[in-house]
Amino acid sequence: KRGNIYLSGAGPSAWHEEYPVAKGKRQSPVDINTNKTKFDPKLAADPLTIRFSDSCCQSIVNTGISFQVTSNGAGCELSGGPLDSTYQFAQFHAHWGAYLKTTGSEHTVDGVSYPAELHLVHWNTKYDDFKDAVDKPDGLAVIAVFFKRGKEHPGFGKIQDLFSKIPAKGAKVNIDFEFNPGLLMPPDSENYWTYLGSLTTPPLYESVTWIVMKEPLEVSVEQIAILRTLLWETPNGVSQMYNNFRPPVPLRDRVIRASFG
Ligand SMILES: NS(=O)(=O)c1cc(F)cc(F)c1
Ligand SMILES: [Zn+2]
Repeated sequence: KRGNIYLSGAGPSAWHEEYPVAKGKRQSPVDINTNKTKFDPKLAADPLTIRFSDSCCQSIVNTGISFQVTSNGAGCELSGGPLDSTYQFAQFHAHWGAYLKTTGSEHTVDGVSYPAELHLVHWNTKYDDFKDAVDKPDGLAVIAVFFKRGKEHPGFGKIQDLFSKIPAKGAKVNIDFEFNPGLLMPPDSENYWTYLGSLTTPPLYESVTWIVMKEPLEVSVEQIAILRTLLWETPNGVSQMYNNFRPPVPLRDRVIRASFG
């Protein structure tokens, strides 16, 4: 019961008991109210530079709360837009909902959820490594990509083909084929929202510059279902992994900026 942060106790609403920062001033995720976002011409003037390489994904692991494709970051860097420094790619994972439910994403847009949300995690190279960066106010930059049901995404399918090899928490396999995470960017990755927030799972460090892509990525309904074939520990034993998302928290005294008008 204890192992599963979403299902032990009251779940996300109880995280503040062990992690008081859960009620902090720059927590994530949030609802993106498009009537209150503010276009920032500076973001358009200094476009985000997202660089990935074919050789940057080493392995995939079952973290017990998601899958995680881990990278040594070689040739995978993020800069520009809201960022004052170069950030290096570390890993990507996702959050998703339950069968026949409309919830699943962490961020919402005008109160609407997507069935799943991908996170591509980068750390600020002004710090020595990810571990040093993870709890600094400018330590991380995470690109969030919404998944929506539509045509199949063969690229993501190649990652999902590995799920059967990582059936339990801690299971890990090498990725021995080329996979460029750039495949997971939506066709138009110019339009995004950005705000200062946090990790969306404990320890909830307020260290993330969020870059939320406006355009979702299409994957098939079967691919959304395959996410739930990953397994995790629950109070009633090992079962399918789903609803591994934190619902939106108050925006407090923040403005979400848009890179588009
Ligand atoms: N879900 S998230 O992207 O905010 C995230 C990223 C990370 F590197 C560690 C975490 F615990 C959580
Ligand atoms: Zn995440």
